[in-house]
Amino acid sequence: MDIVVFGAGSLGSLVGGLLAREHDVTLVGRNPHVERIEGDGLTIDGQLDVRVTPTATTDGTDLTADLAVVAVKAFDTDAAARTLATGSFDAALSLQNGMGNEATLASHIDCPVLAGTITYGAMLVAPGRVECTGIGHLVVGPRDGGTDPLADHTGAAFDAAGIETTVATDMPRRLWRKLAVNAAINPITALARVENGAILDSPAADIAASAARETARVARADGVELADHDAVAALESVASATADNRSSMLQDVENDSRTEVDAISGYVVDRAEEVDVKTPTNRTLAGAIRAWESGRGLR
Ligand SMILES: NC(=O)C1=CN([C@@H]2O[C@H](COP(=O)(O)OP(=O)(O)OC[C@H]3O[C@@H](n4cnc5c(N)ncnc54)[C@H](O)[C@@H]3O)[C@@H](O)[C@H]2O)C=CC1
Ligand SMILES: CC(C)(CO)C(=O)C(=O)O
Repeated sequence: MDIVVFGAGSLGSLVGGLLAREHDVTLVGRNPHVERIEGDGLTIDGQLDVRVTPTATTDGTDLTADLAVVAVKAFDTDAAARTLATGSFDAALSLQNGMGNEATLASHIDCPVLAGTITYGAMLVAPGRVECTGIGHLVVGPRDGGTDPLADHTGAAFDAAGIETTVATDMPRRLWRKLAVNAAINPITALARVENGAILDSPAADIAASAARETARVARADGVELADHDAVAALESVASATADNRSSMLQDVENDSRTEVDAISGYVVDRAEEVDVKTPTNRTLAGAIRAWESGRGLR
């Protein structure tokens, strides 16, 4: 299968590198990472040990492939979609966190857009080298739920490359449940500067549970069956399983980088307003992160 991975940063380089063991992969990223891959190939280390030589480019225009995998940060999705729209693909797949990415992609690209949630951990440690910080699982399916042969074919392609993959018919529920987890963990760990596990038995536990419950209420108003207790159970399960992880939002704050707050807490607040649900906890967390970003000139 010909695959373009658009956004060859941490996650895109890990997934693209693993896919390159089995498929013809083109990574779209930025220099010096792209230059090093073109010169010396891509190394994956940490919990995996892989060396591959995928094609890499900084120019994502006019590309043609069976599948476009999108792995840019949520705030770059619109620009990425506009670039991908100059090319031709049988399907696109978002591996991103946050909500709204698939709709943004579908508004620009005229091929089916699949949704994905992935629990691998990746960190770009040097040009040409990405560390796998955790081996996880990929779930892929039609973004509105149901079945689609494209999802089956995509899942088989990832499985063939050694990426354990489940093809699901309930992606809307999975995306909302992942959003509840991110809305609960990411902003609190970023503001408190703590690992994921620290919020379980801390004064922030109630705040995290409240953010998760608010997200579940918005999901139900959006027509997705996600009970409050399911969202809280998912939060507790992930925070426990990734207790020693520094969330992506904490890493962004520590790196003085823009966060994905608009696609996480901000999305909950904005969607809640459309369906007349109150989300004081998510509103407060979104405001605090945005205040930090503004103070750093990041928005
Ligand atoms: N890093 C991880 O372990 C995981 C990340 N995710 C999600 O995956 C997404 C990506 O996250 P990361 O890989 O950590 O971010 P990242 O910032 O390391 O990678 C994104 C890359 O896309 C590149 N990019 C953006 N626009 C581009 C363009 N127009 N042309 C070429 N390159 C472009 C950026 O330069 C950057 O290198 C986020 O939504 C994140 O929440 C999800 C699970 C795990
Ligand atoms: C699930 C969690 C919180 C794991 O760290 C994550 O997806 C992130 O850090 O963005």
